[in-house]
Amino acid sequence: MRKQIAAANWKMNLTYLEGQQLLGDILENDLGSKDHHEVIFAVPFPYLIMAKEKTTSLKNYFIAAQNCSNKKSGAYTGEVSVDMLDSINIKHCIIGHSERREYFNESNQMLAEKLNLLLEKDITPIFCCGEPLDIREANTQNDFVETQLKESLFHLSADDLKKVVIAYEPIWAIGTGKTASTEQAQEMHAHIRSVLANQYGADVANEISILYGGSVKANNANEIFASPDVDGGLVGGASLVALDFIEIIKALK
Ligand SMILES: O=C(CO)COP(=O)(O)O
Repeated sequence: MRKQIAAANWKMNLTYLEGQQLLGDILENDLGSKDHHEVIFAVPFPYLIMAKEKTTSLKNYFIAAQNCSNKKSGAYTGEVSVDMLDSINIKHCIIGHSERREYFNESNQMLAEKLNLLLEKDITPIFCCGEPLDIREANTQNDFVETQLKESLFHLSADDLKKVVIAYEPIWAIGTGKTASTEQAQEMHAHIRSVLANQYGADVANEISILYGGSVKANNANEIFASPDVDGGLVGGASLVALDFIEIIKALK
């Protein structure tokens, strides 16, 4: 079975102490014990080492960065490089979140560069894609997402592509309380898989975990995750509440 993943994206929330408390409350329950399950916490940069220390002895729990630089090193004030993440043993990194694409002008090409740097260090990229509302309303979301995938991922070898986790996050569903319907999510996840299959073959495409993100909550995770091509979720708001995120972890197939 493909890896089923519950990933928390804390974004720019919580103080250090609040983050420590939240992690402690969730980890007390040690829910990620099934072999094909992974629980990932994408925490702010200053909390990475603390979070890593809290999870090192636990199976199937991982800590992710929320971003990395597309530059290797040098005079880029305020940036955090892949080599830095590697040097503190971080094994996952979100890239291409729609908030970064929108507010920090991240292009598909820039994300291709980040992917290359991450894969060189054997860090799993969690690659986000997804369409804005006007594209959904024009019913051109399939082409839009296909272009994001092609321009950022298709230079990779099949072996490298297999190391990538994809997160489909329709922008109109992020932080809005409005989720894609299970049909809309399944349809897009199947489309993403078919785009990958056309390029790399069905065997490769079938190995790739595709997460859904956008208003995943404790009370809808079961239904969303039940779809055959949905392999878990990338969760914002509900990942900041221990009991809610615990329910979301429990909803993994
Ligand atoms: O952007 C998201 C996760 O990366 C989704 O955020 P919400 O779960 O708050 O809608």
